[in-house]
Amino acid sequence: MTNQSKQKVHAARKAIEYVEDGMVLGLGTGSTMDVFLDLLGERVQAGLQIKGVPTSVKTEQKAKQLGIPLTTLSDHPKLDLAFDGADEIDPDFQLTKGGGGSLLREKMVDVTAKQFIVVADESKMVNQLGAFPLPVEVVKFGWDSIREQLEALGCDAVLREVDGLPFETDNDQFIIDCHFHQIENPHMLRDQIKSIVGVVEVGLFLDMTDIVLVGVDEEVIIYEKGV
Ligand SMILES: O=C(CO)[C@H](O)[C@H](O)COP(=O)(O)O
Repeated sequence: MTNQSKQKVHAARKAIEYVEDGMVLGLGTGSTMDVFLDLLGERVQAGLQIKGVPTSVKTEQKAKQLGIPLTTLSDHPKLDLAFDGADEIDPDFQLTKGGGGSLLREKMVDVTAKQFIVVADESKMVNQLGAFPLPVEVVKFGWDSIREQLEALGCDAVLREVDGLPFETDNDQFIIDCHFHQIENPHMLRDQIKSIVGVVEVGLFLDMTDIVLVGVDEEVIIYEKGV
């Protein structure tokens, strides 16, 4: 197991400690969340009573395989906790997400939680957002015109592809990855991107995070908002 994988396991173990009987949880997407789901599945098999709202089809399928009971945002519009990974975390807890392409459902779920807990390995901590290409989910219609409007904001904007074909999200839309390299003002950029007609969501998760659990070698560093 790589050092990064070990850090993900340590952080996911710590995250499980926040879960209590009766809670309704947002279940994030990605390799860190896969570890978390495995641990949560073990706790459910041992009798823990929780329900989860998945942030992607992949997470939904894995949760079902593990016997984790699922529910929907319609039935539970306010979640107790949401757990999710991140691609970048800055010192103000601002995030970029969407490396796995699930940013729309992730944001919809994560924003409804009383507490949003980010679970990550050390590599995700950055001084400034932007080295990781910023994912933007867009409608298919006129995507190239949207890409050009994104480039006018000062990035190289690239349609995400898998095996030479456009990547399609769980919502049957495209992702454009925006290479800004440095994001000076995340709030302004979010607003500029969201004002482009045809943009569905942007992977800047701002002012949402309450707790960050970072796996660092054999320990986990806990960062809490306002502490
Ligand atoms: O935003 C995401 C998926 O859309 C993931 O949370 C993010 O890409 C981190 O993934 P990993 O835990 O595999 O590093």
